[in-house]
Amino acid sequence: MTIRLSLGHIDKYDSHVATFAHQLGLTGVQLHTPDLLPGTDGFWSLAELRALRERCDADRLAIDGLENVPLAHFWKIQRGLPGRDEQIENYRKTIRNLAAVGIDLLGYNFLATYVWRTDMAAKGRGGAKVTAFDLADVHRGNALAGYRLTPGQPLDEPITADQMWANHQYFLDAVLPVAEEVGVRLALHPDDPPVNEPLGGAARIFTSPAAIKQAHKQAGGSPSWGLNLCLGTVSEMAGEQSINEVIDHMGPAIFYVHFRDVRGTVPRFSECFLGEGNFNPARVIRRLNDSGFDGFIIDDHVPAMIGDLDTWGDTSSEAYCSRGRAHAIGYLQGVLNGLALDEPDGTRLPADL
Ligand SMILES: O=C(O)[C@@H](O)[C@@H](O)[C@H](O)[C@H](O)CO
Repeated sequence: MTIRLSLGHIDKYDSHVATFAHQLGLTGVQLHTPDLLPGTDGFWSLAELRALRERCDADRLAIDGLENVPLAHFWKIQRGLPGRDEQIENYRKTIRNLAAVGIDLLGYNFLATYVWRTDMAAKGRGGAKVTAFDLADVHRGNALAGYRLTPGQPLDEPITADQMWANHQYFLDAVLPVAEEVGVRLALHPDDPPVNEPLGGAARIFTSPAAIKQAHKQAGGSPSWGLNLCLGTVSEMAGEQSINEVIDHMGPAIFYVHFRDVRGTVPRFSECFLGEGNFNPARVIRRLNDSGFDGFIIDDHVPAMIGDLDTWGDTSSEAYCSRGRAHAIGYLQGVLNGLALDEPDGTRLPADL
């Protein structure tokens, strides 16, 4: 079995990013609430999805998946607010439209106050810029405030863990039948950071291997539900130990992987380069392969090295096509090659062959 690498977490897809992908020898991309899909009608329309698909086809890059519809499509669903049924109906339209253009994977997070960090410019190896989190500093607010998926307004009232579990079950019950009907898979991203304290007034629930197993139960064995295994987030739980537990339980129900790591675990950690964090990348890739995983790996957000514009907050394609990202991709290509897991299966040759 081979494991594919995809250029991932792309916010702004353009010819610069496409060229970067080709120069890295990649044949697929994964986009993250892409600006080419504004979704102004409350769902991703057939027209905008078709245009994106045609754009990537013209660049000879497969669309391996999309992650996170715009916040405006999803926030009432996450929070269980009146109006969520209309958002769910629109989410079903998005699913049908994805299938109509041959995109079969949509990642989602169930974070009512999104991802939190307390420092977006911490010092990593050699002074590289990385993000960090320290629970003791959350009183200062979310350092990721202003990012397009971070809610701009505080919650009207707190949301308990029981409410978040119920909201997630309601969402799955409503959308999985449509996903199964049209052959689209939905992949849950675990809660980053995986702390059991509410952040911004909302409880976090997908914070442990046991909680991920519970989410799997909520999906009722649906073939259209799986995990977006964000290794960084699971590493934040208990390092390689929690990663192993999730891989051993979820195996083929892991649809794709965010391959990043951290140093430390909750309540205090900082992001880092691959190979210097909590887990051994080669051991984890070998375990993924042996578990029956046959999805793809993306690089997610990465440290900003000397000369790079930023690590996450700047979503321009210039900031995205960074030294830090090239390092991550090159590192993963080397590990896959060393494990003899990179033999192209011949179905997707690089564009210049
Ligand atoms: O763990 C994280 O924070 C990252 O992987 C997120 O950027 C993630 O990619 C999404 O935004 C959450 O779906």
